[in-house]
Amino acid sequence: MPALEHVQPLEHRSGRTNVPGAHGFLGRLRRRRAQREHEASVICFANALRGMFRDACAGIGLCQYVSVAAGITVRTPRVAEVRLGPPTSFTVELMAGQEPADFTSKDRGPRLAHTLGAHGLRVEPVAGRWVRIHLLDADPLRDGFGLPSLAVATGAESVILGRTEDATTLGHAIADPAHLGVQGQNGSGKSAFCYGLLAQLAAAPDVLVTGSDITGLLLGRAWDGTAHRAHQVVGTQDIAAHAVLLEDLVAEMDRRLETIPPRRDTIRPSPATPIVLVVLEEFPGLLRAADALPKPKRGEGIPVGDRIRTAVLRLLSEGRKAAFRVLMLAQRFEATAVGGGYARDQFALRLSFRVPADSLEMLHGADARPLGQEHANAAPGVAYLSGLGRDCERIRVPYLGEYGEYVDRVQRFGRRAES
Ligand SMILES: Nc1ncnc2c1ncn2[C@@H]1O[C@H](COP(=O)(O)OP(=O)(O)OP(=O)(O)O)[C@@H](O)[C@H]1O
Repeated sequence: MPALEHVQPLEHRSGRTNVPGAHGFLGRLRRRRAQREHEASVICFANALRGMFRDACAGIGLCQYVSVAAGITVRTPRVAEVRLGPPTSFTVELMAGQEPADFTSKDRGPRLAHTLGAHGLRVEPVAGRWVRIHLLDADPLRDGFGLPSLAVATGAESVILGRTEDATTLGHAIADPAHLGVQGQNGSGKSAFCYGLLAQLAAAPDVLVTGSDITGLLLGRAWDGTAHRAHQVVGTQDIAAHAVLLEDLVAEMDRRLETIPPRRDTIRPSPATPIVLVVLEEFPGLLRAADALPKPKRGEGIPVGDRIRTAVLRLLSEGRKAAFRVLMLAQRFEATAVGGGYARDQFALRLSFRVPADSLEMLHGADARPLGQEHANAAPGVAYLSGLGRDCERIRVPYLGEYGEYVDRVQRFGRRAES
């Protein structure tokens, strides 16, 4: 007999427990019959599920073909215990050569889930060759989660990036040598994500939040009174000032590279030599504004747009060893819009909020193609992440709240300027 769990305790249909006859002979008889009927229905469900799972595995190629005297027979992974749930789950014995990830791979996972009437699957290793497959009846990223009011004490500590479909919380230490590229359409949640990220970093004595923001919302006023504010340029009044800041950052990077101690190939961040997080909010917009400025006459200087491109490219390609990290935001990471394909290739950590399918592929490669259609309608705060040494995956980023909350947190935690 197949193993069963979660057999429902029985009650009278009316919900009353003190029912006439409930404790007498007839009551006991009724309870036993109801129990048997319930068990029969569970066994029936479990058998139907086994049949569906077997068909689904054969349909998507998670099976082995064995030659027997009567011809070719199909072997599929064995299902043992079925739990009604919700969510319904069952244990499966992997066949030779199979891995747990085979059930959730991009090409097989959705087809297996849909055949079993589920929205998605989660596979949990149990022991030895056994896994438990959970049938999810809704998108596990549907519900948002708030960002706790915390700030890291050093750039070596992980900030919260988001939660995966299997409820793993992903963190990332800004000290890790990776530049971060974030794309998303209007209203997809990329600013809210950055509010959360920067608020978590604002207090660390070995992190300096600097950069350029033509919108003046992510950087600028919110940071007034903090040690970071003097290193931020905002607005569109003086676009050349953005170029000057970025060139100053390159000069600091060069200075650091020249002073790397002997027998070391990277700068060790400290409060005296902090990790410089160069935020480039709406970078394509900055380039467009710079390119629209009157061009200097021949021999009278370099166009502002070119100065910005050159500085950012240098920060991206040489900054990692000098403890410089770039956080670039764009609606779309088209090569021409972000300073060229080489610049785009420098982002080890890439996040895409809701974007058209071709934009997703542009930043994450062909791996992301099967997700393009679905992700083009992603809810705010749901992003596709590549990097951190993991396969590309969907995550939900934490939500810090309204803009006012961001300002309050930066003001509360932000490292103060020395007076
Ligand atoms: N992680 C999240 N969880 C839940 N809701 C979110 C999340 N992020 C954003 N939102 C909602 O989506 C709205 C738009 O987010 P946000 O302003 O960050 O988008 P955006 O991509 O930066 O757009 P824009 O380019 O216009 O600034 C927010 O006001 C908020 O209501």
